[in-house]
Amino acid sequence: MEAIRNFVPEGLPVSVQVIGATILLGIVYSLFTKNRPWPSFPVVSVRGLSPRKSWMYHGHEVLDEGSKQTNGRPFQIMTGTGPKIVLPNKYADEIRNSPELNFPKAFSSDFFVNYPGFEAHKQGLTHDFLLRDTVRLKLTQSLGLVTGDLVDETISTVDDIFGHSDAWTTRMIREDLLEVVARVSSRVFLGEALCRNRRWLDIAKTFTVDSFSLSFIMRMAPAIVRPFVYLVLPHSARLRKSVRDAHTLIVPEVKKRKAVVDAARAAGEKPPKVADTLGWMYDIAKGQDLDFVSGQLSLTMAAIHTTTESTGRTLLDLCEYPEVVQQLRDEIIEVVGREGWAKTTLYKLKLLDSFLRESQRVSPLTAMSMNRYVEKTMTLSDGVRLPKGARIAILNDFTNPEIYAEPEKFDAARFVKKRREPGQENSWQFVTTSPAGLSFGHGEHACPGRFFASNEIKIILCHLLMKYDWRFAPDVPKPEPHVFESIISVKPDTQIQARRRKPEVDLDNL
Ligand code: HEM
Repeated sequence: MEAIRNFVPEGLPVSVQVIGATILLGIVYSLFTKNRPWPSFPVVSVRGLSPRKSWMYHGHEVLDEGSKQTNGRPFQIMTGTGPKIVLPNKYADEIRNSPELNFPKAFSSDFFVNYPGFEAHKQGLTHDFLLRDTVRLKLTQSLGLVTGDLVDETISTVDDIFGHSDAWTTRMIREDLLEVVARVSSRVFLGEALCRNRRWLDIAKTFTVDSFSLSFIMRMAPAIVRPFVYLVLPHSARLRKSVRDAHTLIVPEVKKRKAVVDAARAAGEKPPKVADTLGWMYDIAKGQDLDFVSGQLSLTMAAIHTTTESTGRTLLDLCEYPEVVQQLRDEIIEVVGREGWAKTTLYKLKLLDSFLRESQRVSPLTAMSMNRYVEKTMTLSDGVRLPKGARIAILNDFTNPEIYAEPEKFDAARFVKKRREPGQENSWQFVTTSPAGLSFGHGEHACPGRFFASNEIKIILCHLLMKYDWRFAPDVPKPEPHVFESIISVKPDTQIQARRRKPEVDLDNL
């Protein structure tokens, strides 16, 4: 004790001594508890920075450097929550259905699932079947049933947000699309009343961002001071309020549905068919008393920002490659004009489908996919040993010239042409996953919501393309994406311009 006292400058107030000691303890604690890299996989860094800073600020460079240094062998990155083993794309098929690999646990250390506000993340970990099965077994099987609702909500939302002015107006496109996607998705998730409820829409838009930001800041703090950080950050209060308000809004809807189902069962009748995820979740739960509010918040996290990003990217590509716009409109005029919103209409919009896939290929949301947690040590076919407790991810292969001719070129019709090759009709659709196309992951945990997302994005884009002209705002620099780790997203302040036009097909009255 005396020895410690010798280090403390004389006259230092006790409060400063306490704060200093807490920080010091925190640093020592975090040094001892910090996840160390795994032996036998090289750790990659760039620009003389620490591996962790390299990954945070120059993620793509780290992945390029890692691939170059190891020449097709796995390597390691240091993320804010510890090491991750990066596997080259050639392993995608081999690991896609491995029982040793767990999907939700790959993210559990990124979030603080035992703190209030993170209930939806916790539920994803403990009852991941609820969301997956609701989407896979109910939503995807009912796409025909929900098309009418998607179209109806798109018509009114697009009108409300983008309006009728035939003069060029500047739009904050990310915020606008977030509102469109939140409302259109919520129509199918929660029904007509809640999808227009202002408070629900705000929760749907902010919950994901708040939980990611809060987790990120908490991760930066040494473990011992995290509870204080959690308490003082405004994000945590917002997150808890969102969960409380979501309960207030959603629980009465759940009760209404339960009452209808129970009454039908009591009368010995079949419960009426439902057409929203709240009703489907209740079916999937099969009587278990699950937290449906957390289920909806999880669904919102999985669906809204991912769909907004993809739609935003395609609008920016329409501004970047205006020659594609008329070709897409011609296809919509021909297919939707002739068939309306029939069951097969969206499938027949093949150029639009190819354009969406090309947009994802050229500007992928992330450079890696198939994040998994190794539950049990496993050895790959070439002898690479993945240790129990490791997190892994697979590199994308979007610029491989052996798969993609002139990979640096944006070719909207690339996948229309690929689908014309013998036996390839179904291999290159927007929703098809393969090692060459990992935007929706691959294998057992590939995104089950991709079929819904594809339909939703196509319907929204049909309306945006036919009813508006689009261009980059002439007086501001071309928008640059936001890059963090290996994630690329549309910046919140991205501006483009829209002008109402007269559509050749009246999409509102088909
Ligand atoms: C363009 C929009 C979307 C993109 C880019 C996307 C992407 C992804 C990716 C990359 C994964 C991980 C797959 C893997 O690691 O193998 C995933 C999983 C998931 N996605 Fe999506 N997603 C989108 C939209 C949606 C929508 C609209 C829903 C719900 C309606 C949804 C529900 C899910 C669920 C439940 C999982 C977890 C699957 C599991 O637990 O096995 N996603 N998504």
